[in-house]
This record gives sequence, C-alpha cells and structure tokens, in this order.
Amino acid sequence: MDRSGLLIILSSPSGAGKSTLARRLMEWDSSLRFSVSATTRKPRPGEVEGDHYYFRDPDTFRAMVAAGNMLEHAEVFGNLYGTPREPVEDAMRAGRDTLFDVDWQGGQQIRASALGNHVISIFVLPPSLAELERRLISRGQDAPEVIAGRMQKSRDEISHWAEYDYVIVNEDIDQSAEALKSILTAERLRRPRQVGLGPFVRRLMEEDGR
Ligand SMILES: Nc1ncnc2c1ncn2[C@@H]1O[C@H](COP(=O)(O)OP(=O)(O)OP(=O)(O)O)[C@@H](O)[C@H]1O
Ligand SMILES: Nc1nc2c(ncn2[C@@H]2O[C@H](COP(=O)(O)O)[C@@H](O)[C@H]2O)c(=O)[nH]1
Repeated sequence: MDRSGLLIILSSPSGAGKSTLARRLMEWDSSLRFSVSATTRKPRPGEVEGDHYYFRDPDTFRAMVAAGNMLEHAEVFGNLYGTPREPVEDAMRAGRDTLFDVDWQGGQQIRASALGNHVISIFVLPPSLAELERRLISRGQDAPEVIAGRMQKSRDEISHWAEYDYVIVNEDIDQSAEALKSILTAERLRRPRQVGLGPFVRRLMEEDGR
C-alpha cells in the first residue's frame, strides 16, 4: 500500500481542550477527517446528530458492539462511547488521516488493534486542576454535579499520560495548536512510505537525468 492514513488520537481529562484543539487542527488541514463517535450520552444544546456524535440508546449501542462495528468502545462518566469502525478503515484506504477524541481506554484499544502501527497519540494536560474546573464551568454545557463527577475522574485520566507519544500542556490555545500542527507535520515527514512518497521517488529515479 503506497498511501495509508494516520490515526491521530487526542486524549485528556474532560475540559482540558481536546475538542477545541481538534477544531483548530481541522481548520488548518481540511483533508483531516474527524472520527464521529457513537454515544449513549444525551445531546448538549447545539450538538448535532452525525456531526458531534451519533446519539444512540444503550440497546442500539450494544448491538453495534456485538456486530463488531466498533473499533473501540468504553464506558466514560457513566455513558457508553465508541468509534464506528468502517469510516476509519475507509479513510485509511483513501489515504486520509483521521483525528480521534477518545479517552485513555479508547486510546489503549486503538493502539492494540490491527491498525495500531498507524497511531500517533497525544495527551493534553490542563495547566492546573483549578483551571480545568474553570474551563468546565465556563463551557456552560454541563450541570454542576456532572462537572463534579468529571473533576473527580480527572486524576484517573491524567494517570495515563505516559502511554502517549506526545504531551501538550494546554495553557495558551494558540501555542498548543501550533505544537499540534508541528507534531502532525513531523510525523508525516517521518513516515514517507505511509504518506505516499513511494510513487514520487520511483518517478524521480526513472527520470532522464540530463
Ligand atoms: N488554552 C485554553 N485556555 C482557555 N480556555 C480554553 C483553552 N482550551 C480550551 N479552552 C476552553 O475550555 C473549555 C473546554 O474545552 P473543550 O470543550 O475543548 O475540552 P475537551 O477536552 O474537549 O472536553 P470533553 O472531554 O469534555 O469533550 C471550552 O470552553 C474551551 O473554549
Ligand atoms: N473511548 C472513547 N471515549 C470517547 C469517545 N468519544 C468521546 N470520548 C470521550 O468521552 C469523554 C466525554 O466526552 P463528552 O463529549 O461527553 O464531553 C471525553 O474524554 C472524550 O474524549 C469514543 O468514541 N470512545
């Protein structure tokens, strides 16, 4: 295979800024595909079916898992979340890179899958737990008890930071976005065969050198 897409995994404690960084990366490179997850969580105001998530009831979600349609799945904050497999495989075959916003369990499962050698993983840390809580509150999307539950789980998520290839402390959003772009640029250069340089090099060597 001359060109196969990379799988770029973003994980962090809830509220550290993954979705914001993912949006920045996709504005920078419109060829990137965002992996839309399925979840049993109720939609937040403004969340759109098929855009932010595929919102499914628990029975439908479990049936998708049983049919082998999920690349990974996990329970996070009392809800089920999972990555539909087929769109990821289609994107890889088409040579498109895919961006994932998944928790540490999803990160572990994708790395352990048959696609694991295509993974680049990035962990996003908040500058402090106080700032993490401030971000969750200022996002204005979750009830106080939901925020308290997410803060309680934040140390659990953070304890997996060393499983990742890269770690970004998301203090300044512009600097963090630049760091992310640099990672993707370097990783693409580091994998010349995977990003499709093979045919180019073959043509180069067949050129008449005069
Ligand atoms: N560097 C930053 N400085 C200040 N605010 C930030 C920064 N990065 C993100 N935010 C803000 O923090 C809030 C949480 O960010 P975001 O929704 O991207 O987090 P997340 O990690 O995707 O959360 P979740 O895991 O719950 O989906 C948002 O209101 C966002 O605008
Ligand atoms: N293992 C997976 N985790 C996922 C997936 N999609 C999202 N997530 C993680 O869930 C939490 C909460 O997300 P929220 O949208 O309810 O704030 C967050 O850490 C996400 O990274 C998935 O498909 N698999």
